[in-house]
Amino acid sequence: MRTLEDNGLMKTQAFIDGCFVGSADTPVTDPASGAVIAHVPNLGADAATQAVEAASRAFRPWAAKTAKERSATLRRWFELIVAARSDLATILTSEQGKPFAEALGEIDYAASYVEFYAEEAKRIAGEILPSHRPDARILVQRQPLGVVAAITPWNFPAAMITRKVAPALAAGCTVVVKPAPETPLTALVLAELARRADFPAGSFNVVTGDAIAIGGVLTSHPAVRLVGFTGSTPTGKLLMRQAASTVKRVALELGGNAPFIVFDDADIDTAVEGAMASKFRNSGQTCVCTNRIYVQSAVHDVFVARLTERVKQLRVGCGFDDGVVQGPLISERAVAKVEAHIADALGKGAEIAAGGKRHALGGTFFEPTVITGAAADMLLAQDETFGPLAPVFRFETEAEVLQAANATETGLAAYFFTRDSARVFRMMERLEFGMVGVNTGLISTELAPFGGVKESGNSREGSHHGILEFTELKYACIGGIDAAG
Ligand SMILES: NC(=O)c1ccc[n+]([C@@H]2O[C@H](COP(=O)([O-])OP(=O)(O)OC[C@H]3O[C@@H](n4cnc5c(N)ncnc54)[C@H](O)[C@@H]3O)[C@@H](O)[C@H]2O)c1
Ligand SMILES: O=C[C@H](O)CS(=O)(=O)O
Repeated sequence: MRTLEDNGLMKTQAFIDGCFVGSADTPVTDPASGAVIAHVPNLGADAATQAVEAASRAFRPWAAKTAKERSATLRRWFELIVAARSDLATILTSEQGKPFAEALGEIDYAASYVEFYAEEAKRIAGEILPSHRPDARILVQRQPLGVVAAITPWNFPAAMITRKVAPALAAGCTVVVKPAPETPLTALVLAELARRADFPAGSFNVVTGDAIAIGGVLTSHPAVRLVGFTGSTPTGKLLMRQAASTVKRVALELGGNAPFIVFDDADIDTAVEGAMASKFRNSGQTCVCTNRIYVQSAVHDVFVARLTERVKQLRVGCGFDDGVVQGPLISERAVAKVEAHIADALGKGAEIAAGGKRHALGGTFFEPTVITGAAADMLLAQDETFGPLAPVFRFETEAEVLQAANATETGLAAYFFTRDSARVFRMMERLEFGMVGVNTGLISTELAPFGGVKESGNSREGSHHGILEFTELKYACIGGIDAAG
């Protein structure tokens, strides 16, 4: 790994009850080279239980602090993350593979949630409602849930943690994080920076190791009141079932299959740039990546020509190399899925316009790919590719494309490009997705409620909505008020 400015940030032990513990015995590899860059502990149920119990002990004192005290601690964490931006991005690119510039952008994005919720901590309000009796008053208070479990994916190893942990801590909850086995180092840096920010021991814990054993504890321990999960839909369904035994709240951010629709009145260059941003960010490994590109017939050929020209300019390589904008895929399994989607599409009549095969660099590098002649019966239409594959479908009418766009079990993000203001509202309201990008391919911000519908999940992260997930309403009926005075 490249040298760090602060070597103290490279942590290779789990973080439980304010201490780094465990013997580092499980390799962490650089997806660009396959080289082992570090080892972390392969912990299981016992460690997870210790972490939950530490979080449980820390909960009442942490919740008893004033909102301003919690806010100040989060603010220190934000400032420490910003100060460590370059080292955090170096570690992130080393274990996840994304281009360094994208990693810097992710650190900024991750930090923005900590900054935002440091302020939102002070804006969790209650209510006094009109009473049903003259001698009584109705008070409604928002209280923190308690211990929160967070299980997070490898594709955004910093932002997917702070997007859950920051609002949870701001609300007064304490947290146990199980990061993805592919990217534990970034999670451990965030833990070290939380320690430096003086979060109380036990308030923020990171347990690395056996996902099934750790997840089994996090979804069943009675002290855990919410399981926050970001990852694939199948895993989300499994965790939801496991959490049912103790009636835990489950906040799910799951898979996507985003349609990207270009109407014939769209600005084509804007649409092409929107497709590039939405499709190829993180080499196509984001939950809101365009998965299906629908282009209205009259502009289909000009759009395909311009998109193909831009895709062929994308430089593939190691994330630390200057000019590289496409890093490696996370694993051989990820490459195999892209290859399977391409092979299936070609077998059903699609054609390659750009790329289409593993990159000459070898390993898990893949050529950014455009295919035309895509159709609804292809795997790439029905399942999330999660790689640098841009399939183009042709369509004739608005009604036809709306039906095609909505014909999936998932409903996370959708995009469309038009300059017809009436169509903007028709499509925005009729698309069955949690988020819609209109004339833009980039929608993610801490200021907005991020999340999906249908099998893309049931929660929102970001905005004020994102902190309410970690609170519970307490209703108090205050009687005995003598109206006579
Ligand atoms: N909606 C969102 O905000 C969002 C964000 C990022 C990724 N995703 C989705 O995540 C998927 C890619 O991420 P992934 O491949 O890491 O997903 P994944 O479901 O395989 O893994 C996600 C996390 O769950 C853990 N996990 C897996 N099986 C588990 C089990 N049985 N018990 C406990 N934990 C378990 C993993 O170790 C990892 O930490 C894609 O579908 C993508 O769309 C969604
Ligand atoms: O992969 C899922 C992330 O939520 C992507 S984003 O950076 O929030 O758009």
